[in-house]
Amino acid sequence: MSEATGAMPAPTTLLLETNALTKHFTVGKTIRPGSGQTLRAVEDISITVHKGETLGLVGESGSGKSTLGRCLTRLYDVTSGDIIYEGRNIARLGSSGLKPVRRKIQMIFQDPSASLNPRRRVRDIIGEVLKVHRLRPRGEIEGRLGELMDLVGLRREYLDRFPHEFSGGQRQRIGIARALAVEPELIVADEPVSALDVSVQAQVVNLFADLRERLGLTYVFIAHDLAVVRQVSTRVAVMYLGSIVEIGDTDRLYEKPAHPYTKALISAIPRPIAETHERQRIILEGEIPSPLDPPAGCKFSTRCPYADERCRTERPVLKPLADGRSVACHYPLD
Ligand SMILES: Nc1ncnc2c1ncn2[C@@H]1O[C@H](COP(=O)(O)OP(=O)(O)OP(=O)(O)O)[C@@H](O)[C@H]1O
Repeated sequence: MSEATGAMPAPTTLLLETNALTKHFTVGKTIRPGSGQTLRAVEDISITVHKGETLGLVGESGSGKSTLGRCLTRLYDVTSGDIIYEGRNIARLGSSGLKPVRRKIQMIFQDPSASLNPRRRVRDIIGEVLKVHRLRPRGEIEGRLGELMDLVGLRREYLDRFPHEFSGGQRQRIGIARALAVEPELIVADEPVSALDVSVQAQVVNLFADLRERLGLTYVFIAHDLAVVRQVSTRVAVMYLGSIVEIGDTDRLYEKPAHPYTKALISAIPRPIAETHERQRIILEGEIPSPLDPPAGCKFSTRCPYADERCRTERPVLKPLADGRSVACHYPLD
């Protein structure tokens, strides 16, 4: 059992749910109306996120993880479908309706530097958030800034430093402190440790786990590194070409993947030599097809070693297995 998930009871209170969530981009020639092509970045996604859990989102580059994350936080407008947050559909809210939601759902990015103004001290970067949202009376702002630095494991005197005076890991901690400043309930973290050295990655992953327990946070944690996702997630959703192909309890999914794509991803995780002999590997051949022209049946059928005629013509939907996982495959693995 993973270190980060071991002590947590199974979360059961629904926080967020999507129904047939879809996001298309129009690309190509858009000057003439109707001349662009439809890129199906996220298609027909129905998932649940429960209070206190970390839902890991994995998949190869281009599978739609970031687009899904940006739809959940409503940084993107959605093409169709629903996002139910605490019982309310936020999928089509305009900017004024979204204001309170934006505070409750925060996003953390791979590169915090892009959003940290290099000419401002940390005190001003985070203090501005507190002032804009009027979260604390003026007299309490200094104390709150100190609390936030304590929470993310940075010394209070660093409040007077500029972003360039920090290491990559410290900058990510500042990004986390700024997200925490608005007291969010849900954090969508998009590749938050991918740009960091491995040793620093472990520290920031532990910080995420620690904050979840201390503040009762819920995460959607996007990463391409399956080992990191296993360490941090209570459940995992596997994406392929804009669709969820498998979702379920982390340990079960890693130990007994039901979708051939999940199995291929897991069998590619580097392991000690002694273990690799015991594992039956699926080597993925070929590139992910274009989301401009996805395969007609199962989207994975062009790369799946088990695909037959049915897979090439009939798209499988996510169906629950007896052990609580769901898989979109006509022939789930035993
Ligand atoms: N703003 C956009 N306009 C047009 N196409 C986009 C846009 N953003 C993403 N896409 C396309 O949508 C698909 C999904 O991209 P997305 O970035 O969500 O995948 P990802 O799994 O997060 O990949 P990565 O790990 O490389 O970020 C890709 O084909 C991508 O080229």
